Amino acid sequence: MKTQIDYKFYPTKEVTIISAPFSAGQGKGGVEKGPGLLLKHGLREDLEALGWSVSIKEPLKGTGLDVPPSELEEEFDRSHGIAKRPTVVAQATERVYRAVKEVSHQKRLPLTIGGDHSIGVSTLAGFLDANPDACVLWIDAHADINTPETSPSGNIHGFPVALAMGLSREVWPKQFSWLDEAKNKLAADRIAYIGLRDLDPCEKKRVRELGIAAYSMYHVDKYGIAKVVEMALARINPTGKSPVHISYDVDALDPLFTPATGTPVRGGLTFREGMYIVEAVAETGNLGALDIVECNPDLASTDVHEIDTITAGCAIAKSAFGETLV
Ligand SMILES: NC(=[NH2+])NCCC[C@H](N)C(=O)O
Ligand SMILES: [Mn+2]
Ligand SMILES: [Mn+2]
Repeated sequence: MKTQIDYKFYPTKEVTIISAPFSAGQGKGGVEKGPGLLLKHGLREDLEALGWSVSIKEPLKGTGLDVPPSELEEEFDRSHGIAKRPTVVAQATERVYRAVKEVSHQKRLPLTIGGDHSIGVSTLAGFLDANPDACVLWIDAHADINTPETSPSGNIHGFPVALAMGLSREVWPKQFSWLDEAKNKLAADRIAYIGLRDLDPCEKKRVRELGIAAYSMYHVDKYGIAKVVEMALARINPTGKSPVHISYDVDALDPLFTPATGTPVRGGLTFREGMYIVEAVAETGNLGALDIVECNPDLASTDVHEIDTITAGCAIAKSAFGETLV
């Protein structure tokens, strides 16, 4: 058994935490407090204790974009279907994209902490810019592959995978034209989902038609989490040589473990299943990038719920950065 993880892409163990306190990709205030709380609960010190040198970037600082959605411009794009607050979401995601891109080119591991999952478009496009062969594990109850004409809610945190893949470009709100500059689109055979259990009908169709590797909770029950991770990595990283970007929505875990999140869905991953996924990727040495999103303390009904959710976020990071192997 291995006792030390060899991070192939980061031999000097340098990470930059990209703080993305942003919430207008959905309608519930509070998720913008996620980064501050993760840091308050010792995220940085946890990584340092694991031998990583840590720096922090705050691409939204001073922009006024780091406030609850109710304080941002209320705007609807109804040119094709619906997209809510496209101007501010496009501004924030572009800034986070530039930060992730810069960090990725510096060969430091980008750890992006949200904030809602709309910033997934930033992390995918930014990491792919420096790593064209990257592959993605999207850990989530949701597929986040809507576009305005398929979205039931208009919330852009349900769009990031579709945007990064360049799907239905003609229906995007015009504010997202910054994304045309991102040269590497995410290919359908380079992403796998784990933890799915709440897809909109059009999303199901899209995932099926594109042939995306999708492991729902049914597959986790049927095969066990270890086999699911193995199958997912075999699909997206057959040579085992590409960096793996994990985009982790904390609602993938069962609401018993991460109750303070905007779109909880029962029947999710256990705490250990959730940690196992990132541990297994870490053990391969292929961890490339990590996002931890959708912690919303304002939706906690007790202090314990808030602490459980935030410390679960910290635990995902620790597991990914090498804590578990003794
Ligand atoms: N990142 C998330 N929590 N996304 C939830 C999306 C829910 C739903 N599919 C929608 O598009 O509105
Ligand atoms: Mn989700
Ligand atoms: Mn999500």
